[in-house]
Order: sequence, then structure tokens, then C-alpha cells
Amino acid sequence: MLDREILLLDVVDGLPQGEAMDINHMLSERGVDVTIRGSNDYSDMEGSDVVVVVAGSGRKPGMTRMDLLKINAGIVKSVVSNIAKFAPDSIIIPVTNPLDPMVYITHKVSGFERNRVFGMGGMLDASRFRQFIHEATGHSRNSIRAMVIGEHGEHMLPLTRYSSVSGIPLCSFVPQPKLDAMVKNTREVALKVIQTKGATVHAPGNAIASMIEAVVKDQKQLIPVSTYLDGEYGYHDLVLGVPAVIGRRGVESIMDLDLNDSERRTMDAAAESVRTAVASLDI
Ligand SMILES: NC(=O)C1=CN([C@@H]2O[C@H](COP(=O)(O)OP(=O)(O)OC[C@H]3O[C@@H](n4cnc5c(N)ncnc54)[C@H](O)[C@@H]3O)[C@@H](O)[C@H]2O)C=CC1
Ligand SMILES: CC(=O)C(=O)O
Repeated sequence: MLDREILLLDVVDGLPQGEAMDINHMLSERGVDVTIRGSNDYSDMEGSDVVVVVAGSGRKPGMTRMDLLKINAGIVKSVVSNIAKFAPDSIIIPVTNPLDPMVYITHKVSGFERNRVFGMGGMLDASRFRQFIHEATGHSRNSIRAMVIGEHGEHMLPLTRYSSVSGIPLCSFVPQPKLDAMVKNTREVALKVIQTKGATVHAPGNAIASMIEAVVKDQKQLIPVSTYLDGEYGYHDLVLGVPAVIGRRGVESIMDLDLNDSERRTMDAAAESVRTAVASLDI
């Protein structure tokens, strides 16, 4: 595939082709020389540098991400087998939920080195945490840095100690009850969006785009991503969200943060949740 080409691939005949035409018309008006193509044929992805996997069902109001485990595991396995066949040198960014088990499947089924498989979840969670910090403090979004690790699910870990406004740690000027409310809202807000409009769209799209940009432009950005751990944070053979430096080679390094007892308990609960889910699958 040419550098400035994006392929949309879906099982539904006509859907990616229609989306491609629509997006090309928009890009034409904006003078952007990137070509979008739609296809139902996996062989069209040959030569792709980065492949984003969003295939699968989304959760409906009342569902947790983990409720999608069985149905999406089969879909992701088949999609990833095709990626390994037709784009063996690519970087894969899984997005399908439940994210962390899907990243684990992707890593195992593709056989790709762990740096070439990392999921989008933490960056979206951090954008939500950032918005709650903005709403609670009134400070410019530009001055806010937020970090969210753990599971992209019930055991998400918004790290108040590692989040800041203009370099000043959040916990040094926001009272604990307010911090607790921000953490709770960050964990729960996706469901509120789904209850009101059916799916989360713009914020996930933006997070995916930023992650691709970090790879393509070799930005070495520190981003929370869902990645395979081999000893980091004390976990082996497990996928969880952690801060990582993202560049041309994908995950170029993982930052092993020092966690306090309470943070460690949430991280352990996240690890247990993902491990149990993965153990229930036939990979
Ligand atoms: N990790 C994250 O932060 C986020 C994850 N998600 C997850 O991403 C997934 C997709 O969500 P949406 O785009 O809202 O759903 P959607 O229903 O709009 O799109 C999913 C697409 O997957 C296609 N598909 C199904 N099986 C396929 C296969 N075998 N091969 C190729 N395509 C196939 C469907 O035809 C459909 O067009 C869901 O699991 C959702 O929960 C969504 C937003 C954020
Ligand atoms: C759908 C989902 O996982 C999210 O918006 O966080």
C-alpha cells in the first residue's frame, strides 16, 4: 500500500466502499492528498504499515466490555490470522473490546513481537480523565496531563499522583473527595455516552489517530497503551494498560511506574480480571 493510502476493510459488502467515497469527498474539499479505499478482500491490505482492528460488536447499554468476550474473540482471531498472512510486517493496534484480552489474542495469534502489538484504551481513558480535571479545576485543557493505566474496563486505574496541571501534581491542590469523583467518572463515562448516543465515536477516533501519528512520525510519545507484559509491574504473560514510548518500532520501551498500595490493589484486580478472561478462551 502507498504511504498516503488508507484501506477500510469490512465484511459488509459496500459499507467500506461507501465510507471511502464519502471520506474522499471530504478530503478533496480540504485539499488533503491521502486516498481512502474500501474493500472486503483481505489481500488488499498487503504492504500495510499499521493495521487498526475495530471489527466486532460494541457494548449495548447495561453491558460491560467483558460481556463481549466470547463473540469478539472469534472475530478478532480470524481478522488477525489474515493480518499475519497479508501484512506480516505491520504494527497492529487492536481496539475491539474487551480490549486487553483482544490484545493478548492478537499478540498470540499473529506471532508478532510484542512491540508490534499494542491496544488503544488508556489514551482514550486519559482524554476523559483530562476532561474531568478541566471541568473540576477550570484550568486550560492544554495545561493538563493525565495518566490512566490498568484494564480498559472495570479495573481502570486513573493515576491522580501522576496527573498534573502545568506540572503541579493534581493531588497537591484538588481535595481527595473531588479526586475520587473524577476517578469514578472516568471509569463510568463511556457507558453514559453509549446510553445516550449508542456508541463512543469521536474521542476513540482521535485517540487511534494520535497513536498512528506517533508511529508514522516516530514521535517517541509517552502514551498509555495496552501491551504484553514480560516482567514489567511484576506480571508475566499478561496484557494490561501501561505507559509506553511509542515510535516507528511501536512500543519502544515501557515505563514501570512506582505504585502505592492502593494503586497496586487496583492493578492486581485488573490483572486478575484479564487473566481470568484469557483463561476462559481457546487461543
Ligand atoms: N478500545 C476502545 O477504547 C474502544 C473500543 N471500541 C470497540 O470497538 C469495537 C467496534 O466498535 P464500533 O466501531 O462502535 O462498532 P461498529 O458496529 O460501528 O463497527 C464494527 C464493524 O466491524 C465489522 N465486522 C464484524 N465482523 C468483522 C470481521 N470478521 N471482519 C471485518 N469486519 C468485521 C462490522 O461489519 C462493523 O462494520 C467494539 O468492540 C467496541 O466496543 C469502541 C470504542 C473505543
Ligand atoms: C467503547 C469503549 O470501550 C470506550 O469508549 O471506552
